[in-house]
Formats: sequence, C-alpha cells, structure tokens
Amino acid sequence: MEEVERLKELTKSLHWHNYLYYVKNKPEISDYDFDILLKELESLEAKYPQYASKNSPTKRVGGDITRKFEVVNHNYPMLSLANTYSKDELEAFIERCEKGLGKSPEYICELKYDGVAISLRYKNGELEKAITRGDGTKGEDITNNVKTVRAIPLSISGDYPDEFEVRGEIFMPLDAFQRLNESRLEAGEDTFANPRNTCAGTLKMQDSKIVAERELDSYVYGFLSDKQGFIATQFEAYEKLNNWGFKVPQKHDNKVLVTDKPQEIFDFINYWDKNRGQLPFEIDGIVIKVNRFSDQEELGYTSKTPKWAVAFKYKAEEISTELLDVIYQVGRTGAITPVAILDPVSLSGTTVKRASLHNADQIEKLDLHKGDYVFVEKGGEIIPKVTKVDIEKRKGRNLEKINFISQCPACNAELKRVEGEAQHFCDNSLNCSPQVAGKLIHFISRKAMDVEGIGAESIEQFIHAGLIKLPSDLYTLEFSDLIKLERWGEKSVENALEGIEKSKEIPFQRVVFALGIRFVGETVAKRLVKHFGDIDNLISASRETLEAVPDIGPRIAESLRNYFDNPLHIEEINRLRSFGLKFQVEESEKKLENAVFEGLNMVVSGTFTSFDRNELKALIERHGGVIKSGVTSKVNVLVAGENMGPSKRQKAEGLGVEIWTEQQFLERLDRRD
Ligand SMILES: NC(=O)c1ccc[n+]([C@@H]2O[C@H](COP(=O)([O-])OP(=O)(O)OC[C@H]3O[C@@H](n4cnc5c(N)ncnc54)[C@H](O)[C@@H]3O)[C@@H](O)[C@H]2O)c1
Ligand SMILES: [Zn+2]
Repeated sequence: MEEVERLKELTKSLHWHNYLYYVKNKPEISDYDFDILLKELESLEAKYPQYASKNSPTKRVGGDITRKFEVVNHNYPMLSLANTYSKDELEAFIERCEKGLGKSPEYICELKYDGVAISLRYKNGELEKAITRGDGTKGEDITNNVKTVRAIPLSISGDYPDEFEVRGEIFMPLDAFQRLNESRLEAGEDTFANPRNTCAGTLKMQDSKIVAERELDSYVYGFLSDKQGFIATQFEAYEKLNNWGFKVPQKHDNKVLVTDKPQEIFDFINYWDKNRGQLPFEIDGIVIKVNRFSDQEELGYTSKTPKWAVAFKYKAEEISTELLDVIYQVGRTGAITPVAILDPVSLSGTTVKRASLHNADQIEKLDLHKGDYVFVEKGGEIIPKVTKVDIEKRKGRNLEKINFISQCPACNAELKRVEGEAQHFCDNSLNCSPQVAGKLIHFISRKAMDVEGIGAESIEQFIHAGLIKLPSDLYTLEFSDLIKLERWGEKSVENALEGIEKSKEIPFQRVVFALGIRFVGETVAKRLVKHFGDIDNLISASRETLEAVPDIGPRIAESLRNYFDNPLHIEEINRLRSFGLKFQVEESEKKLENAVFEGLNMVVSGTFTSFDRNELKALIERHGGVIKSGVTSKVNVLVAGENMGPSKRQKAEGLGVEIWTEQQFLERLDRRD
C-alpha cells in the first residue's frame, strides 16, 4: 500500500504548492517539477480511483481566492488547460481530436502568455466586471485594478452583443519588470523574482494607483456569449475582438496560426522555442486549440480542462556549472547582496558568469558549498539565478559550506539585519566607500539630479582624489580642482562645472529622490512632494502624518523618520539648500501635476465632440504627453475621432499602436490622482 500512501502525500503536497503559487505568489518548486508530481498523482489515481479525493489537484483548478476582494460566481466555468512537455503526447492529442470528430479539424496555435487569467464581463459595450479565475466556479472581483491595464478597453465600439465575456491573460512585460526591479533596487528594496508572480501579486493589491504604475499588458484569447452563433471559429472571434479594441495576436508576426496540417503545428512550436527570447514578454509554451466552436462543443470538457485544447510547455532552460565563489556587493543603501561566481557557461545564447543569490536565507536554503555544481536558470531577470545544487556531483568531494559574512566586505563594520527583513545591512553609511560612491552616483544619475559632464567613473576619481565625499561637496568644486586630474582637459572641466551648476534647476521631487533615502523611489518622492510642498514640512512631519499620505506605509514612514532624525542629514540638506538647490515646489510645476500621459507619444486624428483638435493637443501636452504628427512605430497611442481615415487606423493596428476613442481618452484623463 506504499503507493496509496504516496497518492495521499502527493495530494496534500500539491494542494500546498497550489496555495504557495496562487495565493502567496511565492512558489517553492519549479513549474516543471510541479507538473511532474501532478502527472504522478494522475497515474496513481487511475490505478486506485477509490482513494482519489473529490477535490484532487488533478480535478480542480488551483484556486487564487484570498478573500481580500468580493467573491463572484462565474457565468461560464473558468478552466485550466491540459499540458504536456512531449511531442508524442501532442500527437496523441491530435489523434484524439480526429477520432472524436471523425475528421481532421482545423487547429489554431497561439502563444501561452505567462501571466494571470482574467475574465472580463461587458454589458452594453462597457467593461462591467473583471474576475480572477479563482477555483474555476467563482473568482475575485478585481475590476478596479484591471481598469488600469491600458490594453483592456473600458468601452468598445462596433457590432458587439449586449452581454458577453472575454477571457484573457494579464502579464507584466519584461521591460516593465526590469524597470520595476531597478527602481526597487534604487529605493533599497528587495527585487521581485519573476514577472508572472509579480503580476499576480500586483493584481491583488488594494491600491489601484500602484497597479496602474506597474505597466501591465494583456492579450485576450476567448469569447463567450449566449449569442455566440454569429461567430464560428476562434480566429473569427479574434478578428471581432480586434475590431472592438481588444489586443489579440496577429497573423502577420506569426503570433497566431490557423492550420489543418499537424506538421505546421510542430513548426510553430519550434519557431517560438527558438524565437521566444525576442518577445517583449514571457511565454511558457504554445496553446493548440481546435478552431471551430462547433467542433469544440462536440469534444467537450473534463472537470478541469477543455478536451479541445492543450498547452505544449517549454522547459525553462537551465544548465549546471561549477560554483567558484560567492562575493558580496554593498549597495548604495548599505544592503549586502551575495553573488555567485560561476565557471562561465553558455545559456540561452549568452555566457553566464554570475548569478544572483538574493540573500542569506537563499544561500542557506540552497545549502551551497564552494565547488558545488549548481543549476542556473534564466527567467525574466537581468542576471540568471541559481535554482538548486546538483547533489549527485557533490558525492565523494569534501566541500566547504558557504556561510554568509558577518562583517562588511568594504569597511569591516558589523552587519545588521532588521527583524523580518531578508537583507543584511552595513549601517556605516558615511564611511563605507561603496556606499559613499553609490550615493553620489545615484545623486548625479539621470532620473535624479541628471548632472551632465560627469559619470560614475568621474565620481570614483573625485572621491579618490579627496575632493568629494557628500553630494554637497560637488557644488564646491572649482576649475583648479579638476584640471589637475588625469584625463581632464579644459573643455571637459568646463562641461562638468556647467553640468553641476545646471543641476540646481532640477525640480524638488527629483531632489528628494536624489537624496537616496531608503525606500524613497521616484514614485514615493513624487507623492511626498505633492503632499508636503517643501522640505521643512517634510522634515517636521511625524510618523503618523507621513503614514496618512497615500502610498506611504509604516516602513517608508519609519525610513523617512530615521533619515531626518539624523543631524548629519539635516546639515547636508541645509548645505545643499545654501548652494541653491530646489527644496520646494515651483508654481509652474503645480500646473503640470497631473502628468497622466507622461512618456506617451500620441497622435490625434479625426474630429471630436468635446473639443477641437488643437484644444485636445494642448490638453495632452499639459498632461505630459508628446504630440506626433504621423503614425510610426514610435507612437504609443492614436486618439481617434470621427471621420478618421481608414488607412491611418490600419497602419496603427499593423504597428500595434493603441487606439483610443474620445470616450476612452476622457476616461484616461479622469484616472489621474
Ligand atoms: N511551481 C509551483 O509550485 C506551481 C504550483 C501550481 C501551479 N504551477 C504551474 O501552473 C500550472 C497550472 O496553472 P494553470 O491551471 O493556470 O494552467 P496553465 O497555466 O498551465 O494553463 C492554463 C492557463 O493558461 C493561460 N493561457 C495563456 N495563454 C493562453 C492562450 N493563448 N489560450 C488559452 N489560455 C492561455 C490561461 O490563463 C489559462 O488559465 C501548472 O501546470 C504549473 O506549471 C506551479
Ligand atoms: Zn560597510
């Protein structure tokens, strides 16, 4: 009866992994390992059906219900997909479909976007509710958060039915994920592990303003309506959805394929296996569906999956190599990050020499020894990560266990770790050289004071020459100081001094960001400045006052108080102020406060009911958008009025430019703070 024990044990452990994955968004095993365990349970249940639980993970979709949102019943069950990693099993799927239908049907192949499933209900052309998959029968109402996803239309136009449902995937594009992690690093926060879990966690946040900043994207892949009859195939549904303003895969860049030849399915899989690295988002496989709705109905469903579709999943690329050493980096805020130094090895087309280890707990969990062979995997991150040790290869070798350091590698100060935080810290900030340099480099960086004419190397050089130690020292530099330095000529010295002088014009919110206070990234700086208006108000704000500001939680409030309670920091601020840096909001800035269209290149075309075209353009510019004259690949949004030429629309669609109706434009405008 050992096998029955195993069956029970697997059932329990898969429930647990589902919980970690769907509710906590912190899986402890890889998807591949999960899928292997699930297959094992499936075969044991086939052998001992009397012991299979009614709620077995093989029969139910893994639930994401957190009870933080209202729970809503689905109008149509929201199922999972059968999956396979093997081409033989895919052949078997094709055979099953042919046998079931008594003919060779048409198939449609699509990307399997690695994000979070969402159900979108539309009523009279308006987005009414957005619901998570939940347990398949009921999910959570996260409408407010979903409304911030630009690719999802809030209202649509065209020949749509009164009521219908769209199913799709919301995901975090790779560049948004990297930007988010960079800004978290800048703010001294832990980075996120991968785009999928970050997206899932984001969609379950209580504050939709933060969700809006996370730049989520979406593709839709399903259409459901009681009046489905007027659409016959999955692909026709895509054409309709496209016309109504949804983002669907396009044939011209091979993101979707309709075929009745199995060979072309395999070609499609191979093509994307080779080329998926070029996509701006992560996929974990290809979904193959029977294209015709009537054929789908004929094939039917199990309790967990449709029988007319299957996911062919790619195995995450991983490779084993020797761990040569672990080094420790000291960040600007004093955070210590361990980095694995690896015997160089080629992975997904790049040579990998280093991998991130995150923190002491991670090293402990992996049980790393110097000289171990470790598996490295490339996810959405900039540098790959170590996933596990190849224990087999440790056998018979006497390796030394890696213990996290207790002193700062740069200044020898005793490291500290705050209760409940993952990172170790060196708090000798004024005398620890990587921190001194890191703070200065952050101060001059583009998003902060944007000092032209000097870069990270110059900062290191100035520090080395004893010219600077604090940001305020930059404003005391003179021609005679710099001209003495190696590699500096008259012209470059003048440029540097001019750059420093010009930085005095940088607006207050970026000065606050430039100070490099822990957890105060660009967004937080913006909020603080908007709320307090000048530095004195901010300095004197109590913890309670700080926490009352939107988006400022206890952790940020505490960090701000710690910073301002240090007299050395106040002295530095006063010094910067005496050099003429901006420590209050300018009148002219107040007008630009609501920069909802910041970072968007926009084209306006056609005629509008609420304003004339020039008014509209001025409105966009006042809210941070940039007006372009023609539709090119650099354009993000086309605001389409009445009577816009069809060729412009076609061009925009071809380039994947978002198209907003006047109504949609007004809604975005209203979504400002
Ligand atoms: N690592 C872990 O601990 C752990 C735990 C639970 C689940 N998982 C992973 O999650 C999988 C189960 O998740 P699941 O039930 O969401 O299944 P799935 O992610 O394998 O497939 C179903 C989902 O695919 C998505 N999808 C993406 N593109 C699609 C397209 N073009 N058409 C249709 N659907 C598309 C939909 O959201 C759908 O719900 C497991 O097989 C495993 O890989 C991992
Ligand atoms: Zn130190």
